[in-house]
Amino acid sequence: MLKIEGLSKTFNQDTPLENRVIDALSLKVERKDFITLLGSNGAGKSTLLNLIAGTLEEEEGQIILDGQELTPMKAYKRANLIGRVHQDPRLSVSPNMTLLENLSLADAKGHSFSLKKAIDLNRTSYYKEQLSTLGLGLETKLHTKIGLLSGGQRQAVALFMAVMKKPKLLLLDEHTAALDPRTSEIIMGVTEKLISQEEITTLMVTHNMNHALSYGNRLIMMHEGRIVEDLRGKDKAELTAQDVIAMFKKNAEVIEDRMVLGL
Ligand SMILES: Nc1ncnc2c1ncn2[C@@H]1O[C@H](COP(=O)(O)OP(=O)(O)OP(=O)(O)O)[C@@H](O)[C@H]1O
Repeated sequence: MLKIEGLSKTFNQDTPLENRVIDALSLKVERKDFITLLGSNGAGKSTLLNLIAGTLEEEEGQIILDGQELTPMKAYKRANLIGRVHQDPRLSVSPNMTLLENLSLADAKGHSFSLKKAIDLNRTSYYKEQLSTLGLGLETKLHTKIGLLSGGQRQAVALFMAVMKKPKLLLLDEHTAALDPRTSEIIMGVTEKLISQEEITTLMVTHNMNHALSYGNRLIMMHEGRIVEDLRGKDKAELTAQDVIAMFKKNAEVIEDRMVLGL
């Protein structure tokens, strides 16, 4: 469903700061996969998501979504196929607009519109009904500016907006990292509910070991721009925190060995 082949990205090419962040990476994602993506700081996780979303341009490789080559497609066009939620809610929602205005804009995505025209009163009762299923009281906040909602409510709105148009692919980039532990759990519950309800193929970057282990059907670990572990099904279900720590250690040791050997 998503096929990535030989994807590479180097920042600051041909300068002393040259950094090959994605290194000939290949990945095949199956329909309805819910992949948790782990990796140490700087492993290239966000860069991979940026390349898929088209906010960064690859230097080599192909990204094919449902048979469609994404690489020549601009980010705003890919946004019709790909939903995205960031750690910072300001990147996913407009804080100075009301919840209803934000939802109407997300609903009108891909069409030319005026905001006034986009607010469809018939949709308002649908939004209320859908929002009430999230259990965060958002159905009573339709006329509240998003900036006045709690961090958890904002992320729930961002998620709701990201899946509203049933994207082929959902990219979650540490979307619970800025939330307190309790709210983070609530948002993960909402995430799972929306993903399974809409059957959306998902790639979720996280530093939260529990989330990486308990959610999804597949766990991928990235290191230095490559995929170094890819576990699914039973292998993923049986994975423990100790196993994941051992994977991190193994990769760190490879770097240490290389440094010692000057490779
Ligand atoms: N626009 C950019 N220009 C130059 N370097 C960049 C840019 N974006 C990212 N990098 C560098 O690329 C490397 C990988 O960054 P990336 O954000 O993809 O890592 P990550 O795995 O998401 O890390 P983290 O877990 O810390 O968020 C880092 O060394 C980062 O400094």
